[in-house]
Amino acid sequence: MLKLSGINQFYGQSHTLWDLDIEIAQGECLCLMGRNGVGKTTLLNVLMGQLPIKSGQIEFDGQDISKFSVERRAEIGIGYVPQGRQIFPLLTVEENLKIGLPARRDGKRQIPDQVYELFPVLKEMKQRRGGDLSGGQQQQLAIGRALVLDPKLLILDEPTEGIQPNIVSEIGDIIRKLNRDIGLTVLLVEQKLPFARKVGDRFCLLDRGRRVADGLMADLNEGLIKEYLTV
Ligand SMILES: Nc1ncnc2c1ncn2[C@@H]1O[C@H](COP(=O)(O)OP(=O)(O)OP(=O)(O)O)[C@@H](O)[C@H]1O
Repeated sequence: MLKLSGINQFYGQSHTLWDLDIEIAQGECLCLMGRNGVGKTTLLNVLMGQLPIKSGQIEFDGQDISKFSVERRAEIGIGYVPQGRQIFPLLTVEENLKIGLPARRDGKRQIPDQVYELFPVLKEMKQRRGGDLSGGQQQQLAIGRALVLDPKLLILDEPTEGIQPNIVSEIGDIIRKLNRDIGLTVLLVEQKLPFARKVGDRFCLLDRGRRVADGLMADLNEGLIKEYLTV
């Protein structure tokens, strides 16, 4: 479904992503992992069209989307839950959710019931300001906002960062449900190993902007963890 080939990216003179080849099959959940600063968020920004690439190709559903705008990538079915959630604190929960609607392919302009079914707290707090929600509720809102556009691929950047353990587990259950029951393909950046193991089918490890290992989550062994993940 998604295929990155030979991606190179620079911040000015600084070569940050090196010849990256990464593939995600329809229906799977891939965890992109690696220590701080290895280029995970940069890669997601490249995927979303928020950063230009120097060379390489991004293919989505058999189409080269490397030159597509941010808006066009949302329209073709890539949903993004950014690091830090980036919800609008002064807008209500409902207004935050509605922001995704114009990008829907089917022209529907109503928040799908599914979003409120997955996150009942968002329904209860529909009229509250985004900024009044707890961290966990804001994360649910950020995921809900990405789902509003009915994506085929959901990309999440560290969805558990700064969130209470009981909510982390709830968010894990929801990502699993979206992936395994609803069939959404998921690309997840995650540092927490138990969470990655719970939701991921496969892992891809980055180190200094390069892909250094990948495989089934069950094969993420102590040697790899020590070499590329432990700080
Ligand atoms: N806007 C920017 N301008 C210049 N360099 C940047 C910029 N953003 C990130 N970098 C650098 O690019 C490298 C990769 O950063 P990136 O944020 O992608 O890593 P990461 O793996 O997502 O780390 P983290 O887990 O801390 O978010 C780092 O060396 C970082 O300092």
